[in-house]
Amino acid sequence: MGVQDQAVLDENAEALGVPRKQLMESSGNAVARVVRDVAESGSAVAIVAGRGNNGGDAFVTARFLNAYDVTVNLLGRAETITTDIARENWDALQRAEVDAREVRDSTGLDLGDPDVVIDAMLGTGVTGALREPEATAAERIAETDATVVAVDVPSGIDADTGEVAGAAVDADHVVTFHDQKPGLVELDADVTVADIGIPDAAERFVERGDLLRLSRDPQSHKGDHGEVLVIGGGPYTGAPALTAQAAFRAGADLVRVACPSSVAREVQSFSEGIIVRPFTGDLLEPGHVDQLLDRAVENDVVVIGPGLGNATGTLEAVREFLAEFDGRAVIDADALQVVPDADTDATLLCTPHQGELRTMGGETDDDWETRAELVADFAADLDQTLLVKGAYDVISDGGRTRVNRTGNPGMTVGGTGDVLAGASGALLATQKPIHAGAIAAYANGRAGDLAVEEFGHGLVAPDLVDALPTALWGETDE
Ligand SMILES: NC(=O)C1=CN([C@@H]2O[C@H](COP(=O)(O)OP(=O)(O)OC[C@H]3O[C@@H](n4cnc5c(N)ncnc54)[C@H](O)[C@@H]3O)[C@@H](O)[C@H]2O)[C@H](O)CC1
Ligand SMILES: [K+]
Repeated sequence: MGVQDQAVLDENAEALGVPRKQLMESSGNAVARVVRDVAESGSAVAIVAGRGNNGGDAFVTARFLNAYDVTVNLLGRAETITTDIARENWDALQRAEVDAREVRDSTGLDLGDPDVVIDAMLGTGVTGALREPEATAAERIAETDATVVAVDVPSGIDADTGEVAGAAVDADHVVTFHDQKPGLVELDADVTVADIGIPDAAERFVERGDLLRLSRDPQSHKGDHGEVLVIGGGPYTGAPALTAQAAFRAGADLVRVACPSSVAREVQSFSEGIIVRPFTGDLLEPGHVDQLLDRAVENDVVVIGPGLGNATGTLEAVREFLAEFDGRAVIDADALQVVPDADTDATLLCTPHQGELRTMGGETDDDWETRAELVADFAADLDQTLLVKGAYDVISDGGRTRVNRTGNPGMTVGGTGDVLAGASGALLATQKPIHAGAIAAYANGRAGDLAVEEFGHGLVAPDLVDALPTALWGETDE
């Protein structure tokens, strides 16, 4: 599990009532257990702690090692500890009069001749080569004959890649938390994966921690939040307009709608920001496919289906489009029935409700856990990602399966599915399909929950569109 996945999980655990400080307590305890395995009681243990939560874990460890001769070396001043929970654990050591000192500069670090060194300088928060005083402290650790136990990851190693930008601590044992980290796999050390009490539900349910993915990797996206092409409309005009507006509100930079010319004016009138690209006639037909493929490559994501209807020619056009398209697409509404026999290289996020799922040949069940298994199997068969809407939405790519619990019965009003398709389209521009589906379902449901507070069961789909930005980026309840 990567660092970003772990951060999502921690925040989800917090949302489920298991605060990080409790996880830190388990982490510190797990490190102490390994120390007891490698050194008998009475041994000298030197803790070298940084100012982040990696250090905080080791402050906890010190409390679990009453039977040992423990000294704690904090690299830096206590006022500069970066998190409240690490500081609270430092303060607890002070009040307990544990031998815990601040090391103002690296020349002042004297580890003596310990039996065990606990490396708690840096964990998943490391960026680049070790700076001072950590770099010198790593050398001091290497000079001892001690058994080195690293907290979470040996300081200086990138937990995601295993890369070492400068020097790193050479650990004998690593105690990492919850799950193995990719950067530890090749390591020549004994790695213990400790269960720190993160509930399975933090992985299963979509919670506010999932929103952390939206701020991921500022460099890699360079503020590019995607261009979305909605292919929809004909028998219906409101649907593609809602989808397009939702894509905007969910962060897309540009939204274009390709629709029959008969409805272009109406679709345009819903929102000035939408760029309408009409094609001739009043329905999507196979003759339009080449033109749509040309348009599609100008965009990061295509959303196909809202308001298209199910005329034979329209479905044939969708089939022909998918046969040639190899980008990313959200498939909704009538277009969904084409997916099971589609011969396509495209990456699809399909957003059926349970009736549409059955039309696709999928099975469903009243019990959400059974439904989650059925959806996972069907996603694996299709080799695509499914977001199956319901009171509990199920999102699966066949490998990972998530369940979303936001939303309320007021959302049975028409158009909320179109909003979800638009949000999914915007998110698919920057996220893997499984994350795009999970976050879209969560945000759409939360937008519905915000709208119901204001309008009760008089809420309408445009209220969800307006609430989407708050649902995605607003303050969440603590
Ligand atoms: N679920 C879990 O796995 C839990 C893990 N926990 C532990 O928390 C750390 C991560 O804590 P964090 O505060 O985010 O980061 P670090 O302690 O690793 O470091 C942050 C600190 O370090 C500075 N810094 C960054 N790069 C360098 C560098 N190259 N040289 C010097 N200093 C650097 C940065 O400025 C920050 O001040 C995780 O590893 C676990 O040990 C928690 O206990 C909760 C559950
Ligand atoms: K460490």
